[in-house]
Amino acid sequence: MLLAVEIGNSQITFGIYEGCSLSYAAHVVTDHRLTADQYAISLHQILDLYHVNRALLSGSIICSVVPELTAPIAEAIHKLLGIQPLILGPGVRTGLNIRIDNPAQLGSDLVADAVAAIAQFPMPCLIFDLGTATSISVLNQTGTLLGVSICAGVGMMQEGLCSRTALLPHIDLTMPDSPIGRNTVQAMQSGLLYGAAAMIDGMADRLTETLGAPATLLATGCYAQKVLPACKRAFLFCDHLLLDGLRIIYEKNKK
Ligand SMILES: Nc1ncnc2c1ncn2[C@@H]1O[C@H](COP(=O)(O)OP(=O)(O)O)[C@@H](O)[C@H]1O
Ligand SMILES: CC(C)(COP(=O)(O)O)[C@@H](O)C(=O)NCCC(=O)O
Ligand SMILES: [K+]
Repeated sequence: MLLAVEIGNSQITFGIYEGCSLSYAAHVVTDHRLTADQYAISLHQILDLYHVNRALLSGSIICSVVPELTAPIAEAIHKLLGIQPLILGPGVRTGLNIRIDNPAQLGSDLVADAVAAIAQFPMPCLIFDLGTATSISVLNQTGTLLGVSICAGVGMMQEGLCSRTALLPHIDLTMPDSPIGRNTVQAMQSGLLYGAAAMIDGMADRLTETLGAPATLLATGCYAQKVLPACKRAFLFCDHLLLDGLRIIYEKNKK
């Protein structure tokens, strides 16, 4: 069994793979203050919660976009499981051709997303990752990563609206009946959800136009399911694209 770990800016996801299939994915909040011991306790509790036999875990891979947490979480895994996790970064075999100014700068979450997309879907492909940030990765016909577009995530916009205004409240992020809000809550829901949907529809148009070919449209990340119902284009929702990419990369690097 494999432990695949995604350290995102908001959440850390622990995924357990048995062969090619994901058995569990558990989430904890990303907290820069926590120590290796505290993350070891969280992981210990998660493995207990899902009745995972620790002795059967034979490998681990980490993808992190929060550099200060990479070492503490690697240490937590080592303490608990006696496994030295593979850390996705420059030098790790991914098979991905990256054609950007400085490939080492590319977020390793985007590398894992791209590797999974290439293994599972026809190219060219656009990957919309709606997490803390909304990132869009562009893969051409041969699966080369040509570049990325990054903008504020849905949660960031929601926090921004709330914290930078006097009258806008905290709201539940659910789809309003209509994009024309008839009260403050509906107006914010419209702006956040129809707004994000229009952005990703519009970017899908512009990026496929720039590519010069129709592309597979994939969506992942925790806001994808909230936004996709308001989209006009058909996106394929891939819940665990990033974890699948980690599993594939781990296999490629196994001695
Ligand atoms: N089920 C959920 N419903 C609504 N928001 C969520 C849910 N799960 C996570 N979030 C929020 O989504 C944001 C990003 O989550 P995630 O996709 O894990 O991105 P990241 O990889 O950047 O951590 C965070 O603000 C988190 O609090
Ligand atoms: C764009 C991101 C902030 C997305 O992070 P996330 O929303 O998954 O937490 C992350 O991929 C990142 O920090 N990338 C580094 C810059 C780059 O990819 O060019
Ligand atoms: K993202």
